Amino acid sequence: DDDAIVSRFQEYLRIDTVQPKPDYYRAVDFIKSQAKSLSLESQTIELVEGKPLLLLKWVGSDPTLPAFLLNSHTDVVPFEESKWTHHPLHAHIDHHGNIYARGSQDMKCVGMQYLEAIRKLQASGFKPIRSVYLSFVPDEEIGGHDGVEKFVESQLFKSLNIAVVLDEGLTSPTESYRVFYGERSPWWLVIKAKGPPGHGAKLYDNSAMENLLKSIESIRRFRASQFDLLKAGGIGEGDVVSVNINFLKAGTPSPTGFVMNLQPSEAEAGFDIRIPPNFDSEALERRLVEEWAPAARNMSFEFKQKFSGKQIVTAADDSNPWWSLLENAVKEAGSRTSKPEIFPASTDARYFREAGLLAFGFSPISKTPGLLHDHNEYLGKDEYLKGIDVYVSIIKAYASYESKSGSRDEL
Ligand code: MET
Ligand SMILES: [Zn+2]
Ligand SMILES: [Zn+2]
Repeated sequence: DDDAIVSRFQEYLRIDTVQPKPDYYRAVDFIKSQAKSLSLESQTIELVEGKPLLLLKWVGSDPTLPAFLLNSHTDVVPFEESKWTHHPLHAHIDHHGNIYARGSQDMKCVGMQYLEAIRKLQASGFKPIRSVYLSFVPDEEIGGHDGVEKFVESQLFKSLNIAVVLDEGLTSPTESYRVFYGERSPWWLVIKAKGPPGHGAKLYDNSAMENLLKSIESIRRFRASQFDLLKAGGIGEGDVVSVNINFLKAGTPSPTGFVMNLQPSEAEAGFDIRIPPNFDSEALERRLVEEWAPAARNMSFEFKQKFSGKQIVTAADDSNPWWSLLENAVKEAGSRTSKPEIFPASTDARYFREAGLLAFGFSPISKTPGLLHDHNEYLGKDEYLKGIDVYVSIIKAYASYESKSGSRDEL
């Protein structure tokens, strides 16, 4: 019943899988126990020590058909506990039925909804024709390098014969669900400036701070130009480049703060940049070298993350049977999808797409503000339960689809 379903979700949310020290083994043990109660095949794959990836399988009756994969990551981003109204690991339900927890939207909800949908399908006597895989993967929030990036390269993955993947999406403030057919590439960029130190009262050129600020001004002009395109309307947030300064570091620390009369010899800034699939990222990189971090101005740069794989998008129209099946399945569950979009952030789906699979980003969360990575992330329990029924409909449609075609090469 619904209470038990919600309790299981809360139990998963209470497992501390917060980066940078996620307790992956507890999460895997918990999901494994769920899988056992559903008689799913299960294997734990440890491609990197300490980073288990759990792979489950609901075996279909026709092993010659390509399978589909329901992916979710088990890790969550950190939080500022004092800024939350309820502790982010307590999964408290308030009197509106909202469940507050880190991961309630991103994306422990989806992982558990897959399993609950399978539970319902089994209870109804449904038997899949096509096999259903579920992966519970580590490290998505820190780039997926020891998670899906290595998983898709493994022989095991290649042997699974998967045609299409469902991965995370975003909440929708309206009635209709958002669906994503591609995503922006992440660049986590640090630029550093050096310059001669000097008396705080002296005016001179080429100080580290002045050098860094020149770059920041130029980057901010570019940011504004992209933001203007978005504000002009007609396009989505994933269709322009986003640039945000997320840290600034400079100055000489003192016991009371920072030394005020000393111009620092080093200064740096960190940017989270996201680049849409159709954008000329090589031109942007030239701009970085020439304008944003020119060696001539004593500047250097370093990428903390950079996806340099091919930016592939999945067809989201009638040419792709998986798209039509998804759209119709959501309709049959009594809901709607809005126009497919480019995911503005980044997900593990980029690795699946690069490996030649089709992939959609989808989290069945409507009428809810987007609080991924934010304070007071929550999900209403009715919305969570409704999402399970949406997955019942989707899994049923995908697992019953009998055509042998439907891989990307055939589209
Ligand atoms: C840079 S890897 C992506 C991590 C996370 N999903 C984000 O979009 O920020
Ligand atoms: Zn996520
Ligand atoms: Zn996230």
